[in-house]
Amino acid sequence: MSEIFRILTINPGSTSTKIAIFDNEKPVMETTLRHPAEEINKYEKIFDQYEFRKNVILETLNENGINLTKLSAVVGRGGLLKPIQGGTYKVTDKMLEDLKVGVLGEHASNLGGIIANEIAKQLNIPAFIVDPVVVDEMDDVARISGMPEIERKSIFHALNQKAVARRAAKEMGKSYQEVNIIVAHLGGGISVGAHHMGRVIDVNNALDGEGPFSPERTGGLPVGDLAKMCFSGKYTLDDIKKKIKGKGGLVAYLGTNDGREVVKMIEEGNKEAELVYQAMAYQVAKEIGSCAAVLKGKVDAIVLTGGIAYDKTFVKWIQNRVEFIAPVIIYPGEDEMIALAEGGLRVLRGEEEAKIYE
Ligand SMILES: Nc1ncnc2c1ncn2[C@@H]1O[C@H](COP(=O)(O)OP(=O)(O)OP(=O)(O)O)[C@@H](O)[C@H]1O
Ligand SMILES: CCCC(=O)O
Repeated sequence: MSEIFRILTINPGSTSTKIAIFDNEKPVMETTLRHPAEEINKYEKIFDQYEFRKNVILETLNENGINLTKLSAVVGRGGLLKPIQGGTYKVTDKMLEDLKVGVLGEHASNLGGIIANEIAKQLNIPAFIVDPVVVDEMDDVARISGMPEIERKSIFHALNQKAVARRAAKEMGKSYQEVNIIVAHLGGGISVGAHHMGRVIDVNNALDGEGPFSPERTGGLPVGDLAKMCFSGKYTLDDIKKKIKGKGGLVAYLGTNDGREVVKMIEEGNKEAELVYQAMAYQVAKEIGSCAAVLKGKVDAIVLTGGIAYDKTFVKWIQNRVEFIAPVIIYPGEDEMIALAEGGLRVLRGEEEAKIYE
């Protein structure tokens, strides 16, 4: 019988931390720990939440009768590190330093590797991160922005995008390295990636004003008007950054970041809500079209995933515009917890060597 590895996976998000225990690929426990805004807002920086989140995780594992000494590894969602190739990375001192200072910015997932390391260290077992948001496999041609001072960056839902692309390839009877797939992750942020034979060769920076607008982000904007706003004297840099990320998109137009609320508004006859929600689907479809051009029209499938993919109407609006390109596959929600476990397992089983962050 093959060896059973028990893995703890940790996925910190802006308002929650998801944790799960897997025996090989089999989930044994999975839970979402919600963090009320009053608790989270007490902390100035993401790293300041470290003790609080770690303690909640340990208490929950204890309450669920999980014996930590039986763990083989701890795998966390990795954060805003310097750009790296996709894969499983060993948590090292260099990585911890960059996660702590937020070398590329503040993101809840910066805590994934830090907490995984702390728990693993006590147990003398390895800690890993898998496909962090900074996975960068872009072709050089995609890096050119049009302004030499600004280079395009690859920041996206790499963990879920790669997991669902692998799943779609498998369902087509092929390996991820054999297919071209466009993935649109429709969450609080939206990223649309062109996956070319196992590499994401172009994708919108979902954190910083590229691509479609999303429930709480603006996506790409007309830059001339934005520049005028920045210098109007009415806003600080911080105000503008919040307008782009956090207070943009659906929040700015409709006062909510909850797709289900928007659906309710539309059902109640709110025409503005309908127009804005349709515009979000329209922009996603347009971005998918761009990715089809990146892939020279050779597209095996288009995958729609993330929380908003639960909304059949929204999905239909996109599908109507893009199904001429390739078959559309819908995987609502995300595969992040199993993707973390699988990343750890590939290394523990010796199928892949853990990469080292430089
Ligand atoms: N049935 C539904 N209909 C419409 N919207 C939905 C539905 N279910 C979830 N959503 C929306 O999906 C969004 C959240 O998606 P998801 O959980 O993938 O995002 P997240 O994890 O918070 O952020 P991100 O994916 O950017 O990391 C929210 O706007 C939520 O309201
Ligand atoms: C862009 C990566 C994940 C997020 O939406 O915060």
